[in-house]
Amino acid sequence: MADPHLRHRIAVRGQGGGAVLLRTDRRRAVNRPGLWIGTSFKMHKTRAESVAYAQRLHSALGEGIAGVRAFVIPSATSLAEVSGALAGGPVLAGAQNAHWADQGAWTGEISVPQAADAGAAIVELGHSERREHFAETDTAVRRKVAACLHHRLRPLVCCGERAEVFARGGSVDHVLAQVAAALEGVPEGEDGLGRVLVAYEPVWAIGESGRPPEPEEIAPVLAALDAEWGGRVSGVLYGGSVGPGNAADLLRVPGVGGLFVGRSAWDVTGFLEILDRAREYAGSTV
Ligand SMILES: O=C(CO)COP(=O)(O)O
Repeated sequence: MADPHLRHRIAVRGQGGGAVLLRTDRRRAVNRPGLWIGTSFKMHKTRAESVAYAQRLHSALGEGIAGVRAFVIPSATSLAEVSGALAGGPVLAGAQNAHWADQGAWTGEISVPQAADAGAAIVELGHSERREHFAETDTAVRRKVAACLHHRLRPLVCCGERAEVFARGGSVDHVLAQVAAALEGVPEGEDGLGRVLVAYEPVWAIGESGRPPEPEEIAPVLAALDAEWGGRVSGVLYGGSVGPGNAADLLRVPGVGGLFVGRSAWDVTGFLEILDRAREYAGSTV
């Protein structure tokens, strides 16, 4: 959660006479209270499997890990039971999508109030799989962000460029445009941008057909996201082929405030290993 005491904003008079905001000490400012480390199950796991995972995670983490905030995003069918199994512990539950309308004739969708009712604290939005296969647009993501904030849930806005954009050197512009569109009109502060998570997930790095990135390949986008949003949102995460072996290196990329993991975290042992890498990293940077 964004800490207003760490966010030093100084209003000064601009040369044109208008007030401008200078953000100082914004690097890691709001990320410092904790690294966000989470997983989405995508369309995997039965209810029984999801609950067993949540129970193991809940008991393994006890009171939690200093410097780390963990979350699990199961399928909608398992959300209520997973959030029940995680209740009272340090791990948050989330939904993989939610509609912008509170209710209505939207067959097949779930609303933000329904996700909240099922125990979601986070709603993932704009994942590249939803953009590609379900025609989720920047406009839809923006409306969903507004709905999440209205209901005081935390939107996790995914962004990322396809391989051809990366190959022609267009990653930074593409990702900044996606995030600017998603967050257009969101006010600064605790109930606005301070509640938002951004996950940079280059499409070429995601899933079985993706490849793990070299830290220097993702560094320019993360630096740009950090410069534009780092001190204003709750965290900027990296996702795409994260595993126990590369988690520490990816956390060291400047601007990274957490990790969003798929395959490597679907076995709870893998997620615990990644959380351990995050614990070590958080401990080394205190
Ligand atoms: O899409 C992702 C998380 O949402 C990342 O998936 P992988 O970690 O399996 O590449």
